Amino acid sequence: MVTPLTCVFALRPLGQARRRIGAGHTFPHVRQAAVPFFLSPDGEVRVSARLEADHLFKVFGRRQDEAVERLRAGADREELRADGTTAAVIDASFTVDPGQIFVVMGLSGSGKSTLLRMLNGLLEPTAGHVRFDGRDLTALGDRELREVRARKISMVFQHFALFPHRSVLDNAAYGLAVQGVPRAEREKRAARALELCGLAGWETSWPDELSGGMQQRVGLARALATDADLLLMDESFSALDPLIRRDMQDQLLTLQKTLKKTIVFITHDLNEAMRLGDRIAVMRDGRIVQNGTAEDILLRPADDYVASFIQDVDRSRVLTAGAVMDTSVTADAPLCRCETASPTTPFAELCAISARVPHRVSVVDGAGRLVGVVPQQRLVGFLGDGPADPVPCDAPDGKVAAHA
Ligand SMILES: Nc1ncnc2c1ncn2[C@@H]1O[C@H](COP(=O)(O)OP(=O)(O)OP(=O)(O)O)[C@@H](O)[C@H]1O
Repeated sequence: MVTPLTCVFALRPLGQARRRIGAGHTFPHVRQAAVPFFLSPDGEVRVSARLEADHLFKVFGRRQDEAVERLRAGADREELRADGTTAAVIDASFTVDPGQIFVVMGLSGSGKSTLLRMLNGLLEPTAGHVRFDGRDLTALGDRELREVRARKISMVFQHFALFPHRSVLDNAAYGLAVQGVPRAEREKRAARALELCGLAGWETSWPDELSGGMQQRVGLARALATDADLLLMDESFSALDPLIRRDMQDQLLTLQKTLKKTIVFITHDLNEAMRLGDRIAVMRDGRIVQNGTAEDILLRPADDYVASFIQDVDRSRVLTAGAVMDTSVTADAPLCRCETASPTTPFAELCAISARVPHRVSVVDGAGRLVGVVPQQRLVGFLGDGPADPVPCDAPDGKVAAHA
């Protein structure tokens, strides 16, 4: 259980703050910090996650509290369905750090949209809590919740949701109009957001004059114009053609480098999840069955269900040197003066380096220390489905015995 603290700690070294307070102590009289801190159960002061889902359940139908108890005791969706109750989301917990893209991935009906609607308060959880910057959204009244939604949270939908009789500029400025921002300022901010999304010059056009990809850019610009910290994106690129979809993914990643929003992105496409997600939660039948990085999911799938998803993923697009390196070899400096890789070097570039150096590739961190090595055979191994380590051979020098 985490306890939100306040900005007072931001002014002190963390060690000092830790000595001055006990676990569970709060300071209700001090203004809430933009990035709150909390005391972990082991007494450490840590920066809080921007968004936290804490054991969320959403049940539709009859006797919902009883259904939650049964789900907590291990019942699954099918057992409840027999009683006319739908368990849309079951015991979902995760945190999203400031500036992270958190992807929720799952097949149709797995509970993604219901989860997203609980995150912005459109649906009340049957049990559990949603915290945003340490504030419990589930405890807010309607007015406060509307205020948080208008100022702090933006949604980007799959079907653009543009107003056909408003100009592109007015559409992009819509969220600001809801906030009551004066016309001149909202038009300035909307124009800037359109420019960020590559739509400068289209301000006076109508939505139906734009292609699908461009309409989705207007949706994105509308979300960015409000300056909301949290962006919730529900299958935002799913209606686009594959090439345009990829283009939008690139654009989002480029924008994110400078804007550093906190993003929850819903998709049923694992390749999209792997491209965008700093972390990915895989949902099945209402439950999160794995929450990890793209590399975790690819290299260490939690179960056969997740493993079946990753069969068609192009590993070379996801893996980095950090994921494939052998960490049993480390040192204060690279092993020689040959070209090196960093832990974030993409797999394809690592292969190119490996082709250029006459031995295994040294992987070096930002401080110039050797953090691992990648032998060539390991690279080849990671492209397949099985483990990448060599197995013993009864002819270790590799000679082929001639048969008479
Ligand atoms: N208002 C509702 N009343 C009853 N059942 C609902 C309601 N909303 C969703 N459900 C059910 O909850 C489950 C999860 O639905 P949800 O829409 O969250 O899944 P999803 O993963 O977003 O699916 P999709 O990708 O098709 O949108 C489904 O079985 C759905 O039928």
